[in-house]
Amino acid sequence: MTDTPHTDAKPAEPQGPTRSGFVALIGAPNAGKSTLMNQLVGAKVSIVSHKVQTTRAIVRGIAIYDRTQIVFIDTPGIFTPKRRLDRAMVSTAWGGAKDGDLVLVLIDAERGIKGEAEALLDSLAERDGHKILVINKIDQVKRETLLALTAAIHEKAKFDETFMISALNGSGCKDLMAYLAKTLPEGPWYYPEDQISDLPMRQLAAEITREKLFLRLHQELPYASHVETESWEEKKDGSVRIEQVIYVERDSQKKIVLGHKGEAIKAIGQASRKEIAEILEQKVHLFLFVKVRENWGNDPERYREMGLEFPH
Ligand SMILES: Nc1nc2c(ncn2[C@@H]2O[C@H](COP(=O)(O)OP(=O)(O)OP(=O)(O)O)[C@@H](O)[C@H]2O)c(=O)[nH]1
Repeated sequence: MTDTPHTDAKPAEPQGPTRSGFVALIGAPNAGKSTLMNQLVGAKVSIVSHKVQTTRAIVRGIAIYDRTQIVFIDTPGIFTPKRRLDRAMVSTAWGGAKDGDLVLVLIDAERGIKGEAEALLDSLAERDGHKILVINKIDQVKRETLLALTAAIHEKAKFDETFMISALNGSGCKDLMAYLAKTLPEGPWYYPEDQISDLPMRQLAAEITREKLFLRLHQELPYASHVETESWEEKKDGSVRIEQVIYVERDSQKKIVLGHKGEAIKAIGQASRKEIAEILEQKVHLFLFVKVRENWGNDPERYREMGLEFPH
């Protein structure tokens, strides 16, 4: 890994009992769940983008603090479901929250609690379990706004603890991490010490390419596109050869992904290759292909691949 944790998370010293458990991150789209997870885990395992609803599958990040292994479940944003895919994301998000030993509810301080965040708080009020309120993006608002917001939230739902943080600059994140570490139950660790994500590398590599695709083409490309890693070959010289397919729904979208004289796909490939190589600490040869697959949004198989339940 090239990134260093900003939270001073340290590998455990062999003393005292170990602790471990799951922490589900839930929040409205764009609340900053991916940014927080990356901040706490200290490595890029989830997609961060200014485009909403980019997190499609549950991604876990694993952090170690003192003697505790904290497994984060990064759930897709909760929002009003419109299409079949949207509905699948919502039920998967609740599923993730159910699995969590702790539920961490992230609220965007700048946006406040109108709309999705309000609906989320209402549905949370009826749910049992240990709930932690985390107000994010405090770098963007004044102290008075923050206090008023906190009071308004507590009127809607009860929380065991409240934190105010900036997932972006790390402020407040260490306190949050320390709290999670001491609150999770005693027990053996779920994963080996050096593992930061249980996402298979193939899927992680596909996520990285998908992020680059969105970053470059967010205005032009509807989010009905999907990346799959088709082959992964370790070479004798220590490099790896990866082939990925970008699936789109229409020919016109294929042209956009390719760009004029293939410029767009070339740039996407270069950016993705660089990042995958940094994570693997290995030379990477990345080959991208674009294919049209009509109506993939209604194909149950695609949902399974993304770790989602197919809604009926
Ligand atoms: N100023 C500021 N921006 C933040 C902070 N945390 C996140 N952001 C920004 O908010 C945007 C959304 O962050 P994400 O982490 O992608 O949000 P998310 O909740 O994972 O979004 P979905 O995947 O759509 O559910 C990005 O542009 C982040 O850089 C923060 O503490 N301060």
